[in-house]
Amino acid sequence: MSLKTPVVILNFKTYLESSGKKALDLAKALESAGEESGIAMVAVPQAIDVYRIKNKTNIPVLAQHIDAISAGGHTGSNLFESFLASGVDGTLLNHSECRMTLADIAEIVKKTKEAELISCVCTNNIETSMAAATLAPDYVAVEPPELIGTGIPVSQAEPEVVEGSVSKVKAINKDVKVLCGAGISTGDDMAAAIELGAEGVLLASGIIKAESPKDALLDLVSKI
Ligand SMILES: O=C(CO)COP(=O)(O)O
Repeated sequence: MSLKTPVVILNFKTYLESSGKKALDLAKALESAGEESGIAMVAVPQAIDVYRIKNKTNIPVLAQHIDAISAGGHTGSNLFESFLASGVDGTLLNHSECRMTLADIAEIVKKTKEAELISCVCTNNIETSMAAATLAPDYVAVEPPELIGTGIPVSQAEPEVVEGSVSKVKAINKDVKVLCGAGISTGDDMAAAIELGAEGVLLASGIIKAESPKDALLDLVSKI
């Protein structure tokens, strides 16, 4: 499955502002900002909120993480087949707050391809972006962990990481799209990301903590 680019992927993480009933409110803000702007907007809620959002909105929904396990005795784990049954459209993998081994990433990327779901592998630098690209996910999202949650945008603070990831990933597999994230919140941040060759952004706190997430989303895409 592929999404129109540029894409905005909002990671709900575990903020109270993006959990439970508020997760649905935020997903509706994404839906309405997406409709108004014509830009694809994707929700990445906690596992427990996936089904609720899929039922009440028309936006694509990704899981935050899926475990490389098979069905059976794995208490507390996130099973691929359960997400599939909940109507999920794909998954993030290897977020810096939930790192995975390369072998486990490969296993879930393979399962997403078989089920025609979206895969987005998060990375922390150019080298890991290259490693992720060899697995041919739909997206590689490069996010320097030290900038996450700081409000200092990767596209302005570390443009060479974005540009380098784009050129190296495309050299390995031109079909893999590169996103960037960490500290992104404004229209200028997203415009700078696109200018560097990214095909979208992965972001969280700048939108989730905004007084009006919908207005913040419209501002985010106002300069592209
Ligand atoms: O980790 C991120 C998205 O997955 C980025 O988080 P912030 O947008 O809060 O910096």
